[in-house]
Amino acid sequence: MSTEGKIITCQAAVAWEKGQDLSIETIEVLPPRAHEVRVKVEYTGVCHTDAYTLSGNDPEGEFPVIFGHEGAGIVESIGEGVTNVKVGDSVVLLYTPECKECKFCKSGKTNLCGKIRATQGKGQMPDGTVRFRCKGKELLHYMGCSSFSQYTVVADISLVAVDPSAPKDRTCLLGCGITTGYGAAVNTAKITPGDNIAIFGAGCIGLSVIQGAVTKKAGKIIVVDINENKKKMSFEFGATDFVNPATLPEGVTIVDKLIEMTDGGCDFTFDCTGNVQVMRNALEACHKGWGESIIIGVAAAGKEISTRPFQLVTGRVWRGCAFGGIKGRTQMPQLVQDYKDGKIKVDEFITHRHPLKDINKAFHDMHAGDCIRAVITMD
Ligand SMILES: NC(=O)C1=CN([C@@H]2O[C@H](COP(=O)(O)OP(=O)(O)OC[C@H]3O[C@@H](n4cnc5c(N)ncnc54)[C@H](OP(=O)(O)O)[C@@H]3O)[C@@H](O)[C@H]2O)C=CC1
Ligand SMILES: N[C@@H](CCC(=O)N[C@@H](CSC=O)C(=O)NCC(=O)O)C(=O)O
Ligand SMILES: [Zn+2]
Ligand SMILES: [Zn+2]
Repeated sequence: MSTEGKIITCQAAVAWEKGQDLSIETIEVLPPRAHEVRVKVEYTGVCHTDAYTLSGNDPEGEFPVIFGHEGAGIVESIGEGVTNVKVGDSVVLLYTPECKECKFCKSGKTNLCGKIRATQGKGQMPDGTVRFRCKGKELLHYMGCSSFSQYTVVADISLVAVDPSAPKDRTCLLGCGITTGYGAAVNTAKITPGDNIAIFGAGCIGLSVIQGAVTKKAGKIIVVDINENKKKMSFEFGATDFVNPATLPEGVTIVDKLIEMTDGGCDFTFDCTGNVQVMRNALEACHKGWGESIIIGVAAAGKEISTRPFQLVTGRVWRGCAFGGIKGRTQMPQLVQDYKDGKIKVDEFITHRHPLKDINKAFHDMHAGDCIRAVITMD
């Protein structure tokens, strides 16, 4: 029987309060309104940004809310005026939407789309309302996706149809982590052959930067991580060197070490930790005159970056990117094809799997130091 136009009752992981485990609840998902799409979520990844907002460190974090933004599934129904997807399409959710018509989208300078950013940041649909209800309360949306629900409603600019033959338990990870790091290397930094790079933090994001760097035939690909468990995987992804700053001789800083290893500094460095002191080191390890440091990590509310302005006067560049600078609706289908063609690794990132009822284990895995990505099966 068709569910189109009806309220769907399903299971979701609800975050009632900051710092608390998620709670598996029976929720109601309202039908999509104009320019909205209701999606049956089949798989979702769990990203560190979900944990960051759950922790209460996100200035935009509001509760109760349904987290999750690495989702893949099937279109269940569409609202009036939706033309970019149809019922039954296989889709990847996009926390960085692409309307193709706002100032940002038309600038040719950024992947950030301005069309629904204000309501997305408040956990609302573009009309300022929500589509989730539980125990008589309204639940907020998250990053325009809320993939920790078996059904979700998103704006039509917040999803993209992809090849249905691509396994959704893998394509979900292209919805954030893998695309973010890979895009930062190939799209934001635009690494060229022989460039020496350093990647701080070898989680899903850092390992994805390695992938991009290998694709672009970088020279030295140096991973800096305080977790020795990340060494083996870093080399498997193509790193040429691994440095644990905690094991450097007394008096030798990580900046000294990287400058020595690269004959004056790196062409590009990437912060994939969200730690502001690491961000400073990443900038200062760049080559004088041209080295660029890309901030990818998300820092907690109240944290600020600093360095001597002289670092920039002498030619180092500090920049950052969201979702690897990738325009989701335009570029995601090709990334899925690249995965299918074996040009982008995805399977190798999946270290843990859980059913929805055990989603809190994925958050605990994340803090145990041996998890790259946990994938949640939603049914
Ligand atoms: N800009 C964007 O679009 C996006 C940003 N992010 C952000 O990117 C960051 C990384 O995400 P993810 O890869 O999933 O995170 P992970 O926690 O999996 O990876 C971070 C890695 O950095 C290591 N690390 C922690 N502190 C240091 C340090 N001082 N020096 C060197 N290494 C360190 C961690 O070690 P250990 O295992 O011991 O903790 C871990 O191996 C997060 O802040 C996340 O919110 C994520 C997606 C998109
Ligand atoms: N809400 C936070 C900022 C969180 C943040 O920086 N999000 C990234 C994506 S992280 C994905 O896992 C992002 O896309 N930022 C761009 C944006 O427009 O949100 C805060 O207020 O600090
Ligand atoms: Zn993410
Ligand atoms: Zn736009």
